[in-house]
Amino acid sequence: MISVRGLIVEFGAHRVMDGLDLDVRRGEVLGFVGGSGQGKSVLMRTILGLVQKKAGSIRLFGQDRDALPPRELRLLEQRWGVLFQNGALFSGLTVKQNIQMPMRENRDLSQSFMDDLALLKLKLVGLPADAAEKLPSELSGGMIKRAALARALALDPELLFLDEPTSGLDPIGAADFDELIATLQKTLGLTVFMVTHDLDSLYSICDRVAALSQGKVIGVGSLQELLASDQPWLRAYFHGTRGNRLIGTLERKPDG
Ligand SMILES: Nc1ncnc2c1ncn2[C@@H]1O[C@H](COP(=O)(O)OP(=O)(O)OP(=O)(O)O)[C@@H](O)[C@H]1O
Repeated sequence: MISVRGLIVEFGAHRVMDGLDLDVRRGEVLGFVGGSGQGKSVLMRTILGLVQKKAGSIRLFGQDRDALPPRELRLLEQRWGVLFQNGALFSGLTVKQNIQMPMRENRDLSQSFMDDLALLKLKLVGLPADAAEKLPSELSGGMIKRAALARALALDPELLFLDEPTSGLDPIGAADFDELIATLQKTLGLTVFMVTHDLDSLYSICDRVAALSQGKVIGVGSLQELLASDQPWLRAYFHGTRGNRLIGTLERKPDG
């Protein structure tokens, strides 16, 4: 679904991506980890075309995004949905209007059909129908994430980008959100690229994990494989107190 080769991204003299390679396979949930400021969000934004790259190639759905004319690129962009870190809802629009924004921009649908669709998307993410008429400022943090997810699903995407979906949620809210993503991924057959710091999310919903350090992917595989790696950065990242607790949990699982 995504294939990145030799990616270089710089901001002035600061090289953030330094020859990065990464593949995301159809139907998987790929967790993307890395230290703070290493460039996880930059990679996501570069894949989405929001940040310019200096060199390298990015293929999406088998197509080189540099080779696509603008019209085809626009069609391609409708095949993915994005949940930004803080939700990025339009503060002056209701939840319903936020969800309908991508439909309005990319489809020619009647208002009543879009109203039905918005309610369906709300239900899909576990929000009550009366959330439709609320402004983002009237929602809790967890509800904002769900509303933003409903908007990301507005055009029935095949690919979902999530930037730290559980950040700012309490542990129960985070676990519920993980479960929601896992359910949606299975029922809708989604491929998910998820930037996260949340070890619980990596453990509970990711099929594979890729780790970023110094502008490159330094490890990719199942969580168990990364936990067993001798690579110094991976050891430091996963074998802190919280990581060791996670390893304890994995070791207690009969199928390991
Ligand atoms: N528009 C920009 N202009 C200049 N520098 C930028 C820009 N966007 C990001 N950076 C820099 O790129 C680096 C990577 O930032 P990024 O937000 O991708 O990190 P991250 O790994 O997602 O961090 P965190 O886990 O803290 O969210 C940082 O040093 C940041 O300051």
